[in-house]
Amino acid sequence: MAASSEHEWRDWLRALPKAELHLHIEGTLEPELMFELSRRNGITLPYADVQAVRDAYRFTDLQSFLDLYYAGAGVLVTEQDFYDLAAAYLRRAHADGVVHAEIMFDPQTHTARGIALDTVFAGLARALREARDTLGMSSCLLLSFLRHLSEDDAFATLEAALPLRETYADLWIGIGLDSSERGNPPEKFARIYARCAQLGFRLVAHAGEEGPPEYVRGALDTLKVARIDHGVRSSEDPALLQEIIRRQVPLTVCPLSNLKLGVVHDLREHNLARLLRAGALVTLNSDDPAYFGGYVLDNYIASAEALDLSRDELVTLAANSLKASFLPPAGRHALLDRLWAAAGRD
Ligand SMILES: Nc1ncnc2[nH]cnc12
Ligand SMILES: [Zn+2]
Repeated sequence: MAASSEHEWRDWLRALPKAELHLHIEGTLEPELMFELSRRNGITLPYADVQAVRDAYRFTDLQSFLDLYYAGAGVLVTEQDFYDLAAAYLRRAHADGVVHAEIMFDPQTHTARGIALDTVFAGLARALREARDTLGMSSCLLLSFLRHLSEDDAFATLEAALPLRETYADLWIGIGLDSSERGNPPEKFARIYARCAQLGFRLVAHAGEEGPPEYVRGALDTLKVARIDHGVRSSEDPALLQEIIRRQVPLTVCPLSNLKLGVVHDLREHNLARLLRAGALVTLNSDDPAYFGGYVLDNYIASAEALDLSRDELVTLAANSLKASFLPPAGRHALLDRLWAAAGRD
């Protein structure tokens, strides 16, 4: 592709209004901010400089990443830290054409270090509300439980968070399940998902990233989630995949994450194009962009290049992200209209 048309193509892709639905705010901690916060909070990092942090980001699997990700989050202490983290992400996502973001956060990572839950909520909420007012960008929060911990720990976290629900009612709309997937099946969290459903929360869960298709089945049937985070291993079970397509269960796929964590060894082998072409409601997301070397637009571009996605398919991916969001119907339709206009389809 000639340089100017390459530019034109990227600008076109950037201008498509899109939603980001699979994003861990702790995974947006860039090494520069990690160092700034470590200085601010008097925390010593086991790295000499920013480059040494980046050099450490050579992961072999999910757990090798999670070990660094939880250690990195240790520099987040004050309300201002959580604000700075989220504000930086929202600015960056806005520049990629993200008009709506559904952001996961891991409270147990912070409360285990003695950080008050309200410190986390307050800092994130200030950034999200500011992005709404200054960037015109909507966003919301999904409180994610850590699946390597017990269901009782998740219940204790929920109980501690519920008194804050009213204060953050405009933002905290749902719950998720993340961390080490293998050996921690969805069924371990059946009771807390039932409770959260009763409470009116939207439900999502990671499944079928490293774990088998049975975990996707468990997330759908036992946890009754509305979306599957990742879900790429669903294709190993044809009946499951047919159901996902028939019911249009959204899959929040994260191609660069899958590459960095060895879920796929080459993006050209990623099944997202096959899933999309088979009729699955695939969306593209960045997961933990500071660790995986790319924000949402990078994920679109890398996937398009590796898998020869057409412009129509890229528009479908952006449309899927809006359709799969938890936005109220009127807001979703308004953004879809903006997308059709940007794509020249109005
Ligand atoms: N990709 C991922 N899978 C599971 N847990 C996570 N926490 C942050 N990123 C994650
Ligand atoms: Zn994730």
